[in-house]
Amino acid sequence: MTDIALDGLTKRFGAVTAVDDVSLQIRPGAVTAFLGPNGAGKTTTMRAILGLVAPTAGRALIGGRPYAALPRPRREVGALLGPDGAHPGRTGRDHLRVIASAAGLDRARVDAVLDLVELTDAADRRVGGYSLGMRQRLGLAAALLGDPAVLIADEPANGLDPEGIAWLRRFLRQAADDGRTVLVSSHLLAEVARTADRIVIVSEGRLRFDGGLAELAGPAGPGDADALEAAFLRLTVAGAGTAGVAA
Ligand SMILES: Nc1ncnc2c1ncn2[C@@H]1O[C@H](COP(=O)(O)OP(=O)(O)OP(=O)(O)O)[C@@H](O)[C@H]1O
Repeated sequence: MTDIALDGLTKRFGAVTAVDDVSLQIRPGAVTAFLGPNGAGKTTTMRAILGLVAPTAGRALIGGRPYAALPRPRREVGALLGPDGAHPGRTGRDHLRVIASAAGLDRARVDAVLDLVELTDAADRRVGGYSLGMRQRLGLAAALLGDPAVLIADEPANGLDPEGIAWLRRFLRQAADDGRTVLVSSHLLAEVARTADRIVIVSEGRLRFDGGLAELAGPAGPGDADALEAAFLRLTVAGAGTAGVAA
């Protein structure tokens, strides 16, 4: 079981503090929705977890180690950071085979992950003909090639139609039920929050809320979409306090 721990994580780009002293633990076997408006610091936090951004202060650890110290990173962490860079002239299957062989992973995993993301029927078609939703699924397949304990996805719902978003929610749920630590970002509460076990909200680099959907909605209850949206907006407008941090 591999958790993610942020300990006073801070990242400044010149005068901009993208991530400001964020501490939290992201647990295995659960979907954690990482929410916040554009520019809140979600991508920077995820890149810091993946060792792509050096923290100005604090630490981001996976299973107690920084990414760079993981002995078998692809088997421990899979990430989807944006639309994948698959060559349009390559088939989905070949794209995954290239990654598997470069990473020294078992080629049998290619068929397994194609199945997981329901792309088996399209596996021998060129990626150039894939829809955006299919490309996102191919990216998720690539992330899962190493059968990692941790899955990180940055705005995977971007550009997906409602059917694609429903599929994504089921997929993330299954990944968590399989025991993985799932961290998924979005700037829209409705996209992923309802299937998330835990909600983390950031704004202007600061942690604004860390808790369950029921706590976020308050007395109105998690079924009240307007109450949830109002709470989300209250926590993410400029100058919001940290009173909502529940854990
Ligand atoms: N490489 C960089 N150089 C300078 N500023 C950066 C860099 N990366 C991010 N920032 C700034 O840090 C802040 C946080 O950006 P970040 O991309 O982490 O936010 P986000 O929550 O992922 O937003 P979005 O949903 O728009 O991707 C923004 O003000 C952004 O302009």
